[in-house]
Amino acid sequence: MAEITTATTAGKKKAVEVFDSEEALAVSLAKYTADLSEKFCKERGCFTVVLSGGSLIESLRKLLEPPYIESIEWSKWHILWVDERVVPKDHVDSNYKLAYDGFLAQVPILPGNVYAINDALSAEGAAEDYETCLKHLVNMKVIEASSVSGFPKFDLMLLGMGPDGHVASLFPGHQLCNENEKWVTCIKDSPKPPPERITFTFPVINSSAYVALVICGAAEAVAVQRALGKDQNSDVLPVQMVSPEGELKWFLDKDAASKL
Ligand SMILES: O=C1O[C@H](COP(=O)(O)O)[C@@H](O)[C@H](O)[C@H]1O
Repeated sequence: MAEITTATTAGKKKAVEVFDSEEALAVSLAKYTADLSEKFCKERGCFTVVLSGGSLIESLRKLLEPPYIESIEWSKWHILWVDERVVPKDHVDSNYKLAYDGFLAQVPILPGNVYAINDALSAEGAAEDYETCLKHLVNMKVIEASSVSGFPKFDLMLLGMGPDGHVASLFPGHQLCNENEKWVTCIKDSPKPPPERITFTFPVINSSAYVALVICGAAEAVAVQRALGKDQNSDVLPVQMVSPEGELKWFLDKDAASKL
């Protein structure tokens, strides 16, 4: 049985849902994503979905089954990545490869609507190139622009979190957490390998219409406690900086929520 807490602070909606198992979480995440797909396809004629790497992809598996595999308007989906490792697309560390093998290869999303980074470029070049790609999609009105921030406003951003509280490739204490002009930037000293990555910045993450933070496992429990429990620590974790214009929903399994 899932336990749900909702709150509205400063006009922002936040919900936290704790599931008995990762399986139950995956079922709920599929319905949540399918409902948003229906809403945005109806309202905008398309649905922009931003993926993370890591364990998130496995948690999307229920979308590959009935009823969603038949009912979702896959041809209206546009897929981007909140972060990517600067490695070839067929490399074991590639977030594109992870998503392709585990999800994209099994759904009829149009290949032209899948925006992978250019893996022939340096980290700086790939970040600039991806930002140019986002600007083009905003001009084409595939991605909305936020009337509040001017940054791109994605329909749904699906974020994971590492045990250290990092989201995307924004790591605790790293100066990139404070980047407030660029849309996409690069990191060359990632504490988690591989060291070179590109990542959306917080202004882009926080301009989203919907953000789902999908977190499973006991290894994440301390960071979840710091973010959602009564925390005395004054250092702010990246996950605590996620505060979208629209709605934020935490999907936690009971192990990740075990210290709450
Ligand atoms: O390196 C990364 O890690 C995070 C968290 O991954 P997880 O396996 O602990 O869920 C992921 O969200 C990010 O996209 C990835 O590049």
